[in-house]
Amino acid sequence: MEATRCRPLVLSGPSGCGKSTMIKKLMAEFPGFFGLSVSHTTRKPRLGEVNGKDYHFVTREEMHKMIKAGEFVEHAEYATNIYGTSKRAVQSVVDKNQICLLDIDMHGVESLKLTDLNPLYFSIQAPSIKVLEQRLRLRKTENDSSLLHRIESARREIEYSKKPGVFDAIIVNDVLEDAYAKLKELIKEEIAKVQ
Ligand SMILES: Nc1ncnc2c1ncn2[C@@H]1O[C@H](COP(=O)(O)OP(=O)(O)OP(=O)(O)O)[C@@H](O)[C@H]1O
Repeated sequence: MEATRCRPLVLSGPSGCGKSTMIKKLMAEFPGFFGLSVSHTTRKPRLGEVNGKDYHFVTREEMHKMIKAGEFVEHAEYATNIYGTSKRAVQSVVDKNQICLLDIDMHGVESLKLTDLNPLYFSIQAPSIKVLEQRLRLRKTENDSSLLHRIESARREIEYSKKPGVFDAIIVNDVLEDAYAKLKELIKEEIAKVQ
């Protein structure tokens, strides 16, 4: 009999709440258990990048066609290039019997809910907007305008997370080790499926 497939794992929440930090911790503690979907992009490959491994490199025409056909969970344009996470790319991680990790915003969550990928949805949150802002400042990746933009969308993400039934759990990332322990507890059934 075929083993039960692992449900993908969505970590959503404002920029700076700690999604990437949690993802890195999971991948380091459980090598091979988790997988990231390979994104599509219209950007040209950099030296050493492999098509289908680093990205699915496609033309703008192909990308637009896929967007129109509703093939993406989310897509966005950065610096003249379009990037997208396709439903098929998520499914192919599931098919390898890995837990597919998805770091997506509220629009991505809404569109995933229309698929049959059946993920677990967790909202990661900082203890307060003030703390979130401090963390983003300390990370030194933002200028004043991008910081403001992130804080504004953080407020929208926090409001969204209060909508009943959207998330399976809300994890407040105050002390990192505690938040990480809570996350592991919540996904232990999925981890057991890989083992
Ligand atoms: N519990 C914590 N306590 C203190 N600092 C933290 C904690 N969790 C994460 N950080 C730090 O906060 C910053 C933001 O975390 P991270 O980059 O993981 O956020 P993110 O949600 O992935 O953001 P983005 O959506 O912008 O990529 C990082 O510098 C990280 O090291």
